[in-house]
Amino acid sequence: MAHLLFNSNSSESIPISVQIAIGLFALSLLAGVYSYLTSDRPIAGLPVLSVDGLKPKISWYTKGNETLEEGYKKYTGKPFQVATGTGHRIILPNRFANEVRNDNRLSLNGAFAQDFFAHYPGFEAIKVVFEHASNSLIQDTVRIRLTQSLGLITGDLVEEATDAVHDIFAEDDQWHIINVKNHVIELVARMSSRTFLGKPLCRNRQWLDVTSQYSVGIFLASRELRNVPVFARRVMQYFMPSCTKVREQYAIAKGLITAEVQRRTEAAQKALAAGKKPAKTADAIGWMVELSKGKNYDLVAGQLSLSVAAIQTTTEAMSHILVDICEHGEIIQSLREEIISVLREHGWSKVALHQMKLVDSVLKESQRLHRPRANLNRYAIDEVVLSDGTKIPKGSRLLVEQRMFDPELFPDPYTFNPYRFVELREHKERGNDWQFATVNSEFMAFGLGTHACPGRFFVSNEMKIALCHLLLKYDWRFVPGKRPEQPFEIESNVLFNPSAELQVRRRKEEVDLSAMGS
Ligand code: HEM
Repeated sequence: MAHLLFNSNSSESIPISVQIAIGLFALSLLAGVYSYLTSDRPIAGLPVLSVDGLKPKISWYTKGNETLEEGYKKYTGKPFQVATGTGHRIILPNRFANEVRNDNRLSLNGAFAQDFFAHYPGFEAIKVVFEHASNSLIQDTVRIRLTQSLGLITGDLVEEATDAVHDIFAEDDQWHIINVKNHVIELVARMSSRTFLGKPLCRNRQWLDVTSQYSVGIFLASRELRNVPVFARRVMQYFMPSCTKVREQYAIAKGLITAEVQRRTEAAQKALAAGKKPAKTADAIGWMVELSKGKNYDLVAGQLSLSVAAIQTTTEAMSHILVDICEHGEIIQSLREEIISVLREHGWSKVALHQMKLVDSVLKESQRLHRPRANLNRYAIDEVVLSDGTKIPKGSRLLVEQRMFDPELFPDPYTFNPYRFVELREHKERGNDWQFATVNSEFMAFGLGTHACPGRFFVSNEMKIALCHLLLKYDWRFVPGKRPEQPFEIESNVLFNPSAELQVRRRKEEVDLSAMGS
């Protein structure tokens, strides 16, 4: 064909329009062959689910949770598969959760690499997770250093919440409308950045924009890329505005963090020259340097990786909680009473945060209603054969059924019951199973096993501290006559609606939150 197309003598006799048509036909044929060779095909022996007569890929993209529910009903206790933008995925019944939780042939990183395009420029925050020798620099920074420092950083979180809430939610004592997500993401970015980067960067406008926009942007860009045909992705990413944006944000972050590291290095050198010990900073820059043990790694990507793990997830959770609380306004006074009595007795201590049982229950109940119906995103680096003989082929990916709406576990499962987990915690044998940060096969909002979210203890404290400020310092309600816009779903993710608004007004807090001691 190449000979026919490009032979100069014959091309002279073929009209240019025909030559173009032949060229286009040849190109689409090549694309089709490439697409066929690289596209993932269903896993043999498992039914592929879709709803409403939709093509399986569309069914997953537009009605992910409905597709899952349909599968759970139709194939009770049996595996099935769904067609995602990056390939087919096995959905395992919940009874396999404990069997797969610690299986090191099933990798979370591997699953993320495919969904989040770790090898594309701008996606360095994902790439850094794989590149570091042990592959667990980010996980260890959170699991070991951050979690062990929780007692030490509570004071900083309280200080940051105090200043940030004042800056973001202001002092207006008349009811006024706020956009929930915009306000919450700013608060979460401030509090998280205080922990990850310390002052002054946690208040730097450019950094706050980058940390919040990158963490949202990388999800959007990945989602858009998943919908681009495989053969075109590598080229298209250079022209897609969402991918350009993440590349630009990475460049801005690089400038800011490099300058901060330089500032710290110079300060340390100055201290050493003066015969003093360099100041030790308890934040993620220092933790990552320590844990990397002198190995070269991308510090900027490391910080952005923390942003990706922490900012969007926490913002979504906090935003849902505020709407849930307003919908059940009668709970606000009880929450305030618990917060005041606990803080008066224990100050900002570990015990205090543990004793806020109603707050904890509200966080968990809101999470129950707004998390995907399947979790434990894993990639099989080797073939795994489950106890019932089900084969998970090497190179395939899976998710495990969640039981958030199982009426046997959670009676009246579609109703928000703020006391649900307070009551479950009173259960003698299983009391500890129902705290916000606890994971088990019945509640996998933070995952399960080896890869269970290491940030869950931090985020539990962060969200409680934020809620104490927001509830004691502000009254909250729906905009009169208007229910906030409903969450929407993409794949199985339940996303808070960015247009949702609430009304707030400043009130006088009963206790001075910044003077409670820790
Ligand atoms: C409400 C907020 C959050 C939710 C709902 C959430 C949820 C999750 C989930 C579902 C996983 C996967 C677990 C699995 O598959 O077994 C995960 C992993 C992870 N999360 Fe979170 N997370 C949140 C906040 C955070 C925060 C604040 C941080 C950091 C401070 C963080 C750091 C991580 C890391 C590093 C991993 C990867 C763990 C691994 O590879 O072993 N997360 N998170």
